[in-house]
Amino acid sequence: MCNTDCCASRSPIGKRMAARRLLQLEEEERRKPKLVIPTPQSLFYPFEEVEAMAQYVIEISHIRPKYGLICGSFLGSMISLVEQPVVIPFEDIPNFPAGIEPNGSLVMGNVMGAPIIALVDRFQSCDGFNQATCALPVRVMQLCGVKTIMLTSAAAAVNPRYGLGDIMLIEDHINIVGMMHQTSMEGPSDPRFGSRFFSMVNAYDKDLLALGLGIGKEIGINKFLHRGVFACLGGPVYETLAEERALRSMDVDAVGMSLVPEVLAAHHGGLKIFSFVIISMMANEKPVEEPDKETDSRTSKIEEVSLEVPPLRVQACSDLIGRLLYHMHQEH
Ligand SMILES: O=P(O)(O)O[C@@H]1C[C@H](O)[C@@H](CO)O1
Ligand SMILES: Nc1nc2[nH]cnc2c(=O)[nH]1
Repeated sequence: MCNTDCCASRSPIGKRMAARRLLQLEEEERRKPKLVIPTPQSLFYPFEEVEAMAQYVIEISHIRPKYGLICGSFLGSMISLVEQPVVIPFEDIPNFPAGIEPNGSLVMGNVMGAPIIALVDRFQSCDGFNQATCALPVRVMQLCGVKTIMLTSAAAAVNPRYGLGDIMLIEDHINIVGMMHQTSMEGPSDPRFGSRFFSMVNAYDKDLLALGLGIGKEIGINKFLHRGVFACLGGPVYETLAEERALRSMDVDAVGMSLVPEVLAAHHGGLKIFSFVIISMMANEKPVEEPDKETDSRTSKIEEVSLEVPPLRVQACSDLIGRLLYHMHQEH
């Protein structure tokens, strides 16, 4: 025995009514609240939100930056390169993560005529941020119109020929965090940011790398300026000695806990990338106190090391970035 819906659908009017009923049912289904279980991975920033952030910083500063700069630990003083800075606290930017550490600012201005947007306190996974948040400032830079980004960080040397305060221009990286599928590309793909699948070969711009090496010679820092491979770990723990040996066998020269999520977003967005790290410790430094106090001793070691990054090397980083910006801007 068939039901009324079935019989009714034999006549043309009945068929139309059945089709309408079907549409109604679909619409009701669509309107039902979906069960969403928020996880750290489900947090991402839609294009419109990032666009609103970019529009806000442009409106406030009256600057359309073409260059982006992210200053790593020990390198915050590079921000003083920015002339007539407009400082925009994170908390003023609509929907920007704020009220938590780092409670920093975006700084807009010019460096030798080059319009720039800069950041000192980056979001890092070792401070508990998800990868999309780590990459957010880069996305904002992209939508502000930035075409070239300079990313810097403190790192530990894996290459035994490196010393404290040495500077390593990054020519390639090993994204160890990414290998575990922790990626700043998480969430649905939005082609307005870039395509879903993209190559990371040649992410670090070869011409800018060559320019950086040339400037290094010019300013007399070539003895402690290297080019090498950077590996990104999730942190906040430092490497075991076995992990350090593994990194060395993978031809890693320096290791850190940041920068790569940002590089992914920058390359995804078609930005040219220049990047370097300053060596703030040796990755195979052994704990100096009793083994069960290893974490504490490593922490205090890093504080000791922070005093050992010689101010002249920090100044060299500033000179390098200043001249790089000058050359890049002259050429365009
Ligand atoms: O990106 P920065 O230089 O702030 O990163 C530093 C170095 C390590 O990645 C992390 C912990 O020391 O912060
Ligand atoms: N992974 C890692 N990152 C660092 N950043 C600064 N020092 C270190 C280190 O020893 N290990």
